[in-house]
Amino acid sequence: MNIEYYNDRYQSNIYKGLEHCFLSSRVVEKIRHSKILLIGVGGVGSEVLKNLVFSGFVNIHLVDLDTISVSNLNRQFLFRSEDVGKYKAVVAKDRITKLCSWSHITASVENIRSRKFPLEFFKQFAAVICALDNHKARLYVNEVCAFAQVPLFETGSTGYQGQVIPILAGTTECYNCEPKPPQTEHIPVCTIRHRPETVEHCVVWATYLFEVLFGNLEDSNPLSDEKEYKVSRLSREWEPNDAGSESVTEKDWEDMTCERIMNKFFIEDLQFIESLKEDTVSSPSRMKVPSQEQLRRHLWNVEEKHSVEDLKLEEQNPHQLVWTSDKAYEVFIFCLKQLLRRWKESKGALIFDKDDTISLAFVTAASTLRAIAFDISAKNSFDVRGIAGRIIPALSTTNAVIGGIVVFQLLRFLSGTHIKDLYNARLSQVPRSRPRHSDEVIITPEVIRPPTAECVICHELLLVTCDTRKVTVRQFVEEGLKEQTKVEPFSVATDEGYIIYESEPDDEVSIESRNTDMSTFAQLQVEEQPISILDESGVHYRAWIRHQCDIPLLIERISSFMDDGCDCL
Ligand SMILES: Nc1ncnc2c1ncn2[C@@H]1O[C@H](COP(=O)(O)OP(=O)(O)OP(=O)(O)O)[C@@H](O)[C@H]1O
Ligand SMILES: [Zn+2]
Repeated sequence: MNIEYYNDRYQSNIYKGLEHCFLSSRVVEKIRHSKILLIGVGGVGSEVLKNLVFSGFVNIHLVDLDTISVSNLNRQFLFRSEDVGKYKAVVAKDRITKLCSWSHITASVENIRSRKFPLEFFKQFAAVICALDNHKARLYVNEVCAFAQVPLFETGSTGYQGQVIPILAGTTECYNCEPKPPQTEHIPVCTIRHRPETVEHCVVWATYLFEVLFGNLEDSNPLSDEKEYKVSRLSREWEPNDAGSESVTEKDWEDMTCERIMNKFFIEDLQFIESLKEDTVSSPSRMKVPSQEQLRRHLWNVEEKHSVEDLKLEEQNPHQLVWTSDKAYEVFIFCLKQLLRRWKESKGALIFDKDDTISLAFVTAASTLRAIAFDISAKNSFDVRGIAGRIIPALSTTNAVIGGIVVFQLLRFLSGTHIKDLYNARLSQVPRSRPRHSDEVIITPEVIRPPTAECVICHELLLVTCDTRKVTVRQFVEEGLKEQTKVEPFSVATDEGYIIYESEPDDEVSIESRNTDMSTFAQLQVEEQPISILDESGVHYRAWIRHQCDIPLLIERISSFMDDGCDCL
């Protein structure tokens, strides 16, 4: 049986399966012909893509700007080690197309906020699924979907928590309706093993190093293939052998172990990452790999410290100094030896406790050395303690559940369920007070709330269509806003924070305003993007500037739309 034949059979079986699930042939056709935009092909996005294709969706457009890193491999199942450094969207497309030749997948390696995606681009989709990892891009997608009047399924996961939120701005609550907690609350595990970009990545790496050496290894630890460096294994060389004679002295074993661990994690691993430079498309950061001699000097030249007081660590406070490389080596070596002894005494796994001085100093020193190697500004132990308290691992189970729920919700939507009758799905861990069974997460369906009155996106949007090469900001204000919408603007600003119009310019910005309000939108590079308008009475509006050649300026008000449910096909 050739692969084409098998694929055709498989695809028709999917549609038969859908009909068995009581979907009418009209809905099945709708699924077959709907175009879906999937933004983000990471942990959640990979799951969503697979579910879309195996649920009968054929036309899928992927947008992701990033490349695959080693730390993605444990849960982003579409990617393999030979894909490291390649673009996620491209590899995901190739792999799925190979598996399901009937699918028509388009891959864009772009920032979703790029001008390459005008409003018309979004309008072609029956739905948008957002599987992003940051607030800024999510807010943008929420807004552009509101302007394009396309239903959005917003997804996310952090550890055991996750969410799927169906959104139709103006009809349901949107992503902008509720103020979000600052993004720094939790740090997802990413880019840990391969190439850290922030000091948070270095701190997470250092806590994993602690776990790999002294703890109970979990599969989610990106360093889990370094088992041979576990102290429980290394200690066998020191323990008396069967014949009853000791192979090495305790002190020799400690020194040897320290050297071996430092060689591995501060030289060999860094050399390996450095050797990958040519393969990676993202610009490599400048790396500083210590030499063997430097490490040896640190190992043998440090004065033997007997207690943690000898290290003269400062009291925990926000103004502590960041350790120099010499100090970090000194603390690292001392703490490593202390932890080796602790492990030997307890003969069991150690658990990282950010409130334990030695453990925290170990993680601070390791993260400082990692940060220095990657040319990242390190943090003092006060800050490291704060960061270590916020680490939450990414769990593939959560991603899989979220990926399942969102496609299920999409199928319900396309089969005629009004978006208001879908639900917000929230995933959370079973509270400790409840007996634990095999299911560790609970899914709570929540009623979809109406938009909040204060939300600028749900309130009213202004869709501005004009020839952006000809229309000046002043014309937009006088002939568009004032004449067509009766909005009396006090100021108009871009999302980059530039004021391009002021009704009563004060001295400082008057020159800027005078220049900009006589400029065309094209000259100001304000095209296919939202701008902010504040009117005289303090009401805020969002407007989208859309270019069309040689047409008169037109402003449409968009408010609560598609109230009659989706029957877009
Ligand atoms: N503005 C953007 N435009 C396009 N893609 C984006 C944008 N911002 C983030 N992404 C993509 O969204 C995806 C989010 O996936 P995910 O949360 O799994 O992140 P990750 O970095 O792959 O893994 P981790 O869970 O380790 O953070 C990433 O692949 C990222 O490249
Ligand atoms: Zn809203």
